[in-house]
Amino acid sequence: MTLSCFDLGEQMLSVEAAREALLTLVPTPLGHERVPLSNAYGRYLAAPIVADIDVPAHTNAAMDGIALAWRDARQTHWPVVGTALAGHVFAEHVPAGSCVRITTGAALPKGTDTVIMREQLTQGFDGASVEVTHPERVRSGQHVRQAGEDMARGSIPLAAGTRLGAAALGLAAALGQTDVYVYRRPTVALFSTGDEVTAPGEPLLAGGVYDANRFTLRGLLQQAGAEVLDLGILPDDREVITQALEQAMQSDLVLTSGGVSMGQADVTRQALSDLGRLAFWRVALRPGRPLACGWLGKACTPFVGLPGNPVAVMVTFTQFVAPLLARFQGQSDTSPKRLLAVSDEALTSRVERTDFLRGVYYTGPDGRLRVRSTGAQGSGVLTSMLAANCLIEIAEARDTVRPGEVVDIQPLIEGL
Ligand SMILES: Nc1nc2c(c(=O)[nH]1)N[C@H]1C(S)=C(S)[C@@H](COP(=O)(O)OP(=O)(O)OC[C@H]3O[C@@H](n4cnc5c(N)ncnc54)[C@H](O)[C@@H]3O)O[C@H]1N2
Ligand code: MOO
Repeated sequence: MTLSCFDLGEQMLSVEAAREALLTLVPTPLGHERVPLSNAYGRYLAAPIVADIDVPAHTNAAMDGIALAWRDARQTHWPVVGTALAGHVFAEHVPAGSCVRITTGAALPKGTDTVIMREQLTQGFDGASVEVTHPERVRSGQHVRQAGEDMARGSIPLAAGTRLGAAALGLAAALGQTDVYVYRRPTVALFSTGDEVTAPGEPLLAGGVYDANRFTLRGLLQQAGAEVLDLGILPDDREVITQALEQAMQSDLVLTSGGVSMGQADVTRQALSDLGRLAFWRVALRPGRPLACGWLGKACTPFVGLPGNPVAVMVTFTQFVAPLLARFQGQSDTSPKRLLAVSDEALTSRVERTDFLRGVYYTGPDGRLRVRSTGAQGSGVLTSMLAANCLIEIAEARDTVRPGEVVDIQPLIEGL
């Protein structure tokens, strides 16, 4: 049985338990909508796409040359009875032992079954017959693309839930689709909290810090297919926060950073509790131990409060928020994708805590994946995220990784 947010009290949670409990905040995917294929990049299919034609639609030539009606493997001279061009069907039947000139993509005329490239013909291509240089090398049926060999009519090349990347868009277009059913994009209300947090462009307050988190989160949210409602920076003021939350909870998810650790959270905590139900957790991970979760308003809008430290924000987003956004968009497998890599160096952690170090993975001289850390790992050191192409995940059961030992990595999306 999966526990909900509120069954977990003050205990220290494992990353996996926290991830599972958070997913209960999104019991079903969002509704779906029909969008033009030209606007569908990055969206998730809400219904499968069934092939109602064969692709290719016609058996056709894969090379420019001749298409012949195969008779005898030893035949060297082939009479030419016409020309088949792409987009122009050659309607006549080609008698056995003769051929037509053909271009790549042209439908194979009736009677023909084999294509020979123009480069392998010795005599004038435009004459009444052609000569094949090496007839013994010709295989019956070569250089022919069969109707339906890519997608057969009636098959389901794109299942519901597929992300429409470049290949999937091309595939839907190849089937003649103009519109697709996709899950609605989740709208996410976002704000930073803290009296010290200053908007870029404003003079930096004494003891202040510029608001990095709203910008890392905007990027991460866009990457995950969400639409962002940016509510700016909220001071530690119960009334202001309550007002903002009333607006925020019209969204599909409310996401904040800061103000969730001991003693920090009082104002936010009260405002949140006024409007919904919240749990404050300690999760056994570094960075990102404190986390708030729950729901707001009559619609039970999910709420996730990430810790304030900029690296903790990014790490906890990838572990806990990205799965929610994937679930909203119809994904059933929302767990982070992992690879194994050999560590170049000694890495330390603590038993009963999952550490996420920022790492760089690459292919070593022996062809195996290797990984090294990006250096200083403080949870405020945002440059460590910039340098990284993966998170190194040191599982709860381990306290060290020795040089040469294998460790889990979670590749980060390029440009994160
Ligand atoms: N007694 C305890 N103290 C702390 C604990 C704890 O368990 N017990 N946890 C520590 C950990 S771990 C973290 S992470 C932080 C999280 O605290 P909060 O979520 O309350 O975050 P803040 O205190 O508001 O901020 C932490 C840190 O991050 C800076 N910050 C905040 N917002 C932004 C922003 N938008 N852009 C850039 N930087 C931001 C803030 O100035 C602080 O330096 O608590 C520890 N303490
Ligand atoms: O989340 Mo905190 O960043 O572990 O220091």
